[in-house]
Amino acid sequence: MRLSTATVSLSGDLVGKMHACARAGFDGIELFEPDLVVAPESPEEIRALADRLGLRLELYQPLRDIEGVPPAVFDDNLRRAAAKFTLMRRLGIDTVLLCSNVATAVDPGAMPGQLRTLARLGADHGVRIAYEALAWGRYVDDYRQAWRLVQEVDEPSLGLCLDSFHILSRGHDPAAIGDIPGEKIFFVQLADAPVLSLDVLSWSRHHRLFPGEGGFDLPGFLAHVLRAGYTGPLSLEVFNDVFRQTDPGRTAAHALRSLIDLLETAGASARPPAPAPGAFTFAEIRARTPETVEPLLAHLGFHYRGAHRSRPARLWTSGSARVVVNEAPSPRPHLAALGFDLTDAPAALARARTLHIPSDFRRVHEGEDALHAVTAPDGTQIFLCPVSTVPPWIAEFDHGAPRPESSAVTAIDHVNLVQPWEDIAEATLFHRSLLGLEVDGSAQVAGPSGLISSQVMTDPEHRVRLVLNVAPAAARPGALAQHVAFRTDDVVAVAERLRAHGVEALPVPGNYYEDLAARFALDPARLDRFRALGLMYDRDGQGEFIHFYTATVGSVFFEVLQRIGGYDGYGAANAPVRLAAQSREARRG
Ligand SMILES: O=C(O)c1ccc(O)c(O)c1
Ligand SMILES: [Mg+2]
Repeated sequence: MRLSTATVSLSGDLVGKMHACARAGFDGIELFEPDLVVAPESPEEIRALADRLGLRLELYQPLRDIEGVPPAVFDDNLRRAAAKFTLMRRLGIDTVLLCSNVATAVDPGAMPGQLRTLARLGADHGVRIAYEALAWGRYVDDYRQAWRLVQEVDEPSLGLCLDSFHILSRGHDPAAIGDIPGEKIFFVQLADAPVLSLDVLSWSRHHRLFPGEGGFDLPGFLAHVLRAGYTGPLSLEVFNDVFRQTDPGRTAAHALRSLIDLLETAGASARPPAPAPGAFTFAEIRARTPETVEPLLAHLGFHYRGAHRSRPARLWTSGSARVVVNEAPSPRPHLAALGFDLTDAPAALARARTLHIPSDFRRVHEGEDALHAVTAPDGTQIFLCPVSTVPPWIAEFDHGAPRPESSAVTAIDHVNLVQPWEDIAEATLFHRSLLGLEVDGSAQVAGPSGLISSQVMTDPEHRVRLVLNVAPAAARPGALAQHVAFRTDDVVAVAERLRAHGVEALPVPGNYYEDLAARFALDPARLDRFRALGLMYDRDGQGEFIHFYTATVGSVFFEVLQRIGGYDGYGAANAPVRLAAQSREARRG
């Protein structure tokens, strides 16, 4: 199918948007009228550019507030429409989108006749009219009403535009789409959106997302469209405040990836199987000064396993938790890479390829494990590792250092990545489409520099958990740190070990423990222990959670946690305490 996007989905000027769409690989675009009106290029120049870029100008949009009006108003509307039809001919566009009247309609009884007159005028100009029921239309706000009108008018030049947002935001059942003859569906627009309780107009104009990034069932919607026999373009129409101000080249690539993923999810194009992540293989920290990170790992009970034979990297392990410390010319120590154990790593690589996610270049020496990696939107490298109890690459580090018998830290429980505010939708799509991780809850956490929205992405068995935290726009770059959370069966022992090495956990204020005592009837001796070691606590119907944080080194820190019983959360209630403490520590320098 032809893949398209509305120019309103991107930032910049029209020529820049067209270049971005062509470069990303779109087949065509919907030309959003305001983009043309403000452009210095003539319609002929836009047409010539589209030709040169191999982009089809699929649709001109929108024509508004035409039907259901008093006769004198309608005469003027026809004049307006005729001017646009003439313009469309100059642009070489044969389909126009007509929004259902939201403002000037007073007489629904006049609609069929006026739509028929408009359709005939369109036919005289070689223009097809795609009638779209806006969710806030005055009389027509449901695609089924629009379809009844189109049937009643019964003109070859009048058909429907179906926009997933207007249908799904109102909770209208899309099933009846399947019964509309495909050739009467002139255009299909796709947009997802987060589930919000907001008036539908504001929701539509500011919060739309690309398919797969919100709460709507786009694959289900598309299935009905395909069942109808529609063969026209699939076009993204995403009004979103963030994408209106971010790099159009990057947004266009992100947008196309969402369409490819949607087609694959809906079964409309072939897709390699899900790679099914089962664990974090490793986390890699890059630091110019490894000596700032490594003692902390040692104090947490990690074992040094050796230096890599060809890279300036050193391996530390504890249980199944592996941390690679890479001496790289990075100004601040940071979490640079994550490995995922995948039951089908080649499938993940094939999936990356179909999603236009390039594989990173890595120099591999003779005899070394050639792992493939891709780069996530936030810059974190994601290694696609074939699952194995002892990955072959471990031997590249191991110089016979004694294998530890037991370790307090048993595994990487989760990894928390700070996302630039403009990247979260792209990151959600990336981790879902490539690794099959799904959003599993989100929360707003109050920090000193603003609210942080925090979103968990995990596999169905919750073996791999990524927490994506969106940095407030006001936060200084690097003010928020990433972290690796290690799981243990005895968090008190790990905290005591750290203390025995003269290292303090992140300080937790006394007020926190008073509040904890008020919230939970905790044994006073246990509470004292928590207070003495800087441990934080949470509990729900399933079990308990005890954890602490280390100091931040560069832009990375560690958490050590113990899950007791079936507790499956992350101690979200404690996050504001951590953020406030980290902010105090950062100020202290
Ligand atoms: O919000 C609007 O006005 C508007 C315009 C054109 C569309 O296709 C649409 O879905 C909404
Ligand atoms: Mg629309």
